Amino acid sequence: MSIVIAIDGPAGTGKSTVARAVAAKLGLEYFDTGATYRVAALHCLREGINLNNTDDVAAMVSTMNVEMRLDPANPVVVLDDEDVSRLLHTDTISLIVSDVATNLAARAVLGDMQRRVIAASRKGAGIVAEGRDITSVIAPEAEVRVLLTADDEVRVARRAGDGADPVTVREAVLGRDRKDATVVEFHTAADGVVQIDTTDLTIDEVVLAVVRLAEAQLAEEASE
Ligand SMILES: Nc1ncnc2c1ncn2[C@@H]1O[C@H](COP(=O)(O)OP(=O)(O)OP(=O)(O)O)[C@@H](O)[C@H]1O
Ligand SMILES: Nc1ccn([C@H]2C[C@H](O)[C@@H](COP(=O)(O)O)O2)c(=O)n1
Repeated sequence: MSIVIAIDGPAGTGKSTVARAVAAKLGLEYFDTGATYRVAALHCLREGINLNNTDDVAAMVSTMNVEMRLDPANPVVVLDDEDVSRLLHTDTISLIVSDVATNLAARAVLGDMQRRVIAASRKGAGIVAEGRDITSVIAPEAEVRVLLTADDEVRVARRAGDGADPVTVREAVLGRDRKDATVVEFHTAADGVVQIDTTDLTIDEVVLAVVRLAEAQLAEEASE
């Protein structure tokens, strides 16, 4: 019996933090689908591709050589045999990644990759996959589907707490959301998706809420 837990939400709602912790607690793989967009942006940058040229970006994305390692204790993104995980959350990548995420041809390529990763996890215990369109487009069949939300200012403050420049942070959170929301809905829960407003919750409280949803689902399946 495997389980897929899909978690979506705007930037800074805690998706990565919560998804990793839930995966570790339940012995599942962890899949940061945002990292597929980030590594695609890095690859295009390195190859000198103009991110406004949608055809060139899509072609570059469809031939890039990426491996996602899904251990929640140590998730790694490998590009052409190089561990690039630490390069994916720089301001440079955060400020350009939406150019890839709003490229519909690139989304189709990366979406196929994401579906393959999630399908492969079904051979094992399962996976926690987080992003923007996992509950609605990539894995609408997931056993547990959650939308995390939080007030805008709280999300900006969380990111500023990581030590970055305030203007850049605001753009990398709210500005990026505005661009990303032109191609995918991640502010409103689709039918059957459980919304958790994390504004006044601790990380542990959010993790517990998702673990409870998963345990309820596993118990229901076991009793069938
Ligand atoms: N419930 C919470 N309370 C306080 N801080 C939180 C909470 N959830 C997450 N954080 C903190 O907010 C910051 C952003 O969290 P995280 O990276 O998990 O968000 P995200 O939704 O994955 O963002 P992005 O989509 O930009 O990758 C981190 O510093 C994290 O520790
Ligand atoms: N399923 C997804 C995952 C991510 N994105 C976009 C949105 C972000 O701008 C970018 C990086 O995501 P993050 O690492 O900040 O979660 O990728 C998307 O459109 N769909």
